[in-house]
Amino acid sequence: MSTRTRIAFLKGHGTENDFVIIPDPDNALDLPPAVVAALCDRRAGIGGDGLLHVVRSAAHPEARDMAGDAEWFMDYRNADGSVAEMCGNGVRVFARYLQHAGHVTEGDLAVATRGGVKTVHIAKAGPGSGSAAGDVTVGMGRAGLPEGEVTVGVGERNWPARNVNMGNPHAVAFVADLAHAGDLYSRPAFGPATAYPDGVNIEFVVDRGPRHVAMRVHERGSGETRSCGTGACAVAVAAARRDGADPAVTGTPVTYTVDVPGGTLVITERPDGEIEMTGPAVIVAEGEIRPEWLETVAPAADTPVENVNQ
Ligand SMILES: N[C@@H](CCC[C@H](N)C(=O)O)C(=O)O
Repeated sequence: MSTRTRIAFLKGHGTENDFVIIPDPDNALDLPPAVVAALCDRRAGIGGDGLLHVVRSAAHPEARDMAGDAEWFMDYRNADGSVAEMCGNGVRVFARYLQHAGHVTEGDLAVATRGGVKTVHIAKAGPGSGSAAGDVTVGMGRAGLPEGEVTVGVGERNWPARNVNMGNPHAVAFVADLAHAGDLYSRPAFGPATAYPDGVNIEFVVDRGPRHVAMRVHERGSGETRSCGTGACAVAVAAARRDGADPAVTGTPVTYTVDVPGGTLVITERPDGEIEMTGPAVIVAEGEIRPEWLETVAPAADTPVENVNQ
């Protein structure tokens, strides 16, 4: 019989970028990469593009210095167990979880991430709210646009790409047809090899209309996903520059609608460079992880875990 107790989890998604959510306010759980990967496994685990470990900032060594600005830290992991700096859809779902658990109400809050403190607004839901019920807006910070030529390739095809940093690395390629990106479960080639020493998320983009694009993405550490919030921001900035629009020059905000396979995100870049992303965030289910199953993934002696309360 296992000595472990049960661990609470929830499942949520934002434009079908889906996450296992593990509430752990006191940072009492050990979540090594093998456990994260097992939880995110779609056949043998719960299934998800990533995992949102919900911890009080004061209780996490990577977030303690942000605790004065943001009570909660999004300790984000990719599906393969690797750590990432930021997850745009994840922040919206993280905020929705905090609301669901009664830690916050609709309105403004701050969330600590490895990419810094992000401001979040949970819109009032329901008729007459003036916005789609349940939408969440995140202040994503500014885009970095590193100099230098980058290319991405799938099979025989190669495209020039824009290097955009949204706290995490992106390569954005404009293509004639999203089908040309092929099977994005495996990572497309990129060059030069030195452009992304820590790996990269790669977006393929087509035009849909004025300031309206559609994208597919290969996410570092997760494969093809049905949406990527930081990716949609990178795409909006790359599209704006390609279209000759720079809010810092014109003094006018620029908004792009970005269709992803799992829905639509709206991205606005302001004259000061700050980027806002708006989209849905949904909690789908909640339950408990069976200790007997966890034991098969990571024996208790190696990775002691304790129960948590939401
Ligand atoms: N899906 C996320 C991005 C998650 C992190 C990414 N895979 C990385 O490794 O940088 C989003 O919505 O931004």
